[in-house]
Amino acid sequence: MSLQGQAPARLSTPPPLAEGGPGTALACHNVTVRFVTDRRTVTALENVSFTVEQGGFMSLLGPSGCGKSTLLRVVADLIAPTTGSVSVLGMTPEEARRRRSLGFVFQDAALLPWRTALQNVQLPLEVGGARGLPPGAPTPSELLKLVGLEGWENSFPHELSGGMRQRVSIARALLGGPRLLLMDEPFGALDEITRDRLNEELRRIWAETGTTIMFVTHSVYEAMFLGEQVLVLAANPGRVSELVDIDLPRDRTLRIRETEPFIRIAAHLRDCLGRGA
Ligand SMILES: Nc1ncnc2c1ncn2[C@@H]1O[C@H](COP(=O)(O)OP(=O)(O)OP(=O)(O)O)[C@@H](O)[C@H]1O
Repeated sequence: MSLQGQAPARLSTPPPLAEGGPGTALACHNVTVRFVTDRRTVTALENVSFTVEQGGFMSLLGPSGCGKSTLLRVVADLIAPTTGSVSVLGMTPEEARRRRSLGFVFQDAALLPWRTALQNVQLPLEVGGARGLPPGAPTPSELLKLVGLEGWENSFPHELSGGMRQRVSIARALLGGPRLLLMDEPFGALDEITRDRLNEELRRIWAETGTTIMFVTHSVYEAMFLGEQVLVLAANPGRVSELVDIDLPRDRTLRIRETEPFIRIAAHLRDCLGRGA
């Protein structure tokens, strides 16, 4: 993904909010994003529509360049759609961001090296005219405990492994109790064993917090193990190829990957990916 480049062409008046019922965490309606540069115009997304229910877990799967990161950035209010509309918990993405209803985890943990794990988690409380924590929200120490880092509060990023640093960034994204957590390939740079362990822990954190999660990945297995649904995108232009319900038990361990239903759904997702590449 690239954070460089010009802002996409934008409508002068914001489009109306996407439809979404009371139990809807996220609704995208006909979202199109065009990037206009000196050299070319790229249609990163074309007429993308879907909804995610509150408390849901949607994985976003697709070939490189199909617009996965762009879609997450639209939802996070980092870029505006060229046309179409997005509703986050009944709000515009901008309002949802201002109310701290959104958390974002990037591929790189992006921690400040001179701050301890605890101080990194506390950071959002100190920047951007931040208000204090809402009543009842978990404290930074409680969040570090939730991600399995009790006892590491005073360690600096260079003293932590890549997986531990990514746990700190998840704890930081959960500060303030966001209702929608956006994760852009957060485990892509980790070794397989660490990634597996964090996959299991993320399912546990999701179940314990009730946070709605949208998770970008290139991996069919990761998408399926984590998600209750997998939205498969096709490339050129980025568009919805298929929405697949992952009909697997809610309580999952990695052993589920060896079962017949898992293998069958994985084959189907690989077919979808192949068609959309
Ligand atoms: N800021 C930008 N300016 C111009 N073009 C952009 C910009 N950001 C993304 N694009 C283009 O939009 C398309 C989708 O990019 P995006 O990063 O969303 O894809 P992706 O599916 O996340 O890719 P990957 O899996 O490789 O990270 C690509 O063709 C990319 O070149």
